[in-house]
Amino acid sequence: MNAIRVRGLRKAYKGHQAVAGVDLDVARGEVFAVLGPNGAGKTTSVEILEGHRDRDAGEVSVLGVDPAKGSREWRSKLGIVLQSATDAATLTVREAVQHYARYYADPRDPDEVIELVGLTEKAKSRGGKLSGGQRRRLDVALGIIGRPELMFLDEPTTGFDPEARRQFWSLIKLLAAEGTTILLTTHYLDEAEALADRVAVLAGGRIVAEGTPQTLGGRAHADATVRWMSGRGYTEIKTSEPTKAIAELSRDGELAELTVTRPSLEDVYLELIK
Ligand SMILES: Nc1ncnc2c1ncn2[C@@H]1O[C@H](COP(=O)(O)OP(=O)(O)OP(=O)(O)O)[C@@H](O)[C@H]1O
Repeated sequence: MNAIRVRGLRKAYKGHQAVAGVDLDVARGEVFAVLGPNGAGKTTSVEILEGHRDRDAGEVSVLGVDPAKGSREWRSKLGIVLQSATDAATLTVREAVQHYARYYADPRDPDEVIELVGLTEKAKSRGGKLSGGQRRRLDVALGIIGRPELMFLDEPTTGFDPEARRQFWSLIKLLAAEGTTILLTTHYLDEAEALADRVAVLAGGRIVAEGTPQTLGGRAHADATVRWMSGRGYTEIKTSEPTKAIAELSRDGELAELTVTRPSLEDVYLELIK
């Protein structure tokens, strides 16, 4: 059974069709990233899967349960990191994590979780005194404390500095290696590329492309660009057979500053949402 199965999901707000017929399958243990421009319908879709928002139409199954009818036991199997930061201003980091741990039957060790998200030095600070990125880390800590089977991460690294993002990626890889299914929305294509087994691009409430980060939008088969320095400047050719091209070009000797590139995930993404 898939962790998530969605068919024909629709949701409108006062006549505006925010989600316009989405089908989605996420296997157990998979890391799945949903990409898409602002207003594409990502948060709306994820909130429906979390049971936080009702839907107009469609079939939805999350860990075998319709989220609209999710029990407390079902909810305890989910780890949720919402887009808006936690409002735990008066509790210290440790108090907040300990407090959330009590909701679960088999929580992780609070201090271990604080360490995992890199907040050990701030464990005694109150939520209200944390920086934006630190508060986000606290959100992540609260999302993983209950040892979830399935995690929803809505733009989890917004506001993180580059080092914190890399630390967060390591944490997600660790959770994935433990078998946690992860559904993540992100605007960072490098994040999707680093973490996701598969990605879907949502635009105007519809999935316009789906695949692995390596193959999305025909990326793996796109022409390669071969570039090298020749005399006065760079020469560039586009070819479907870069190996052959380089073999021919290099007959007369070394090609200076040679590179072979294919479209980046960002190139493909920007083309898909046009
Ligand atoms: N509570 C609401 N009431 C009315 N319209 C809403 C509501 N929430 C979202 N919308 C609209 O639905 C559409 C989809 O919004 P949604 O938040 O799902 O997009 P998103 O892909 O998550 O965007 P972002 O990348 O900016 O977070 C947008 O046009 C938005 O204005």
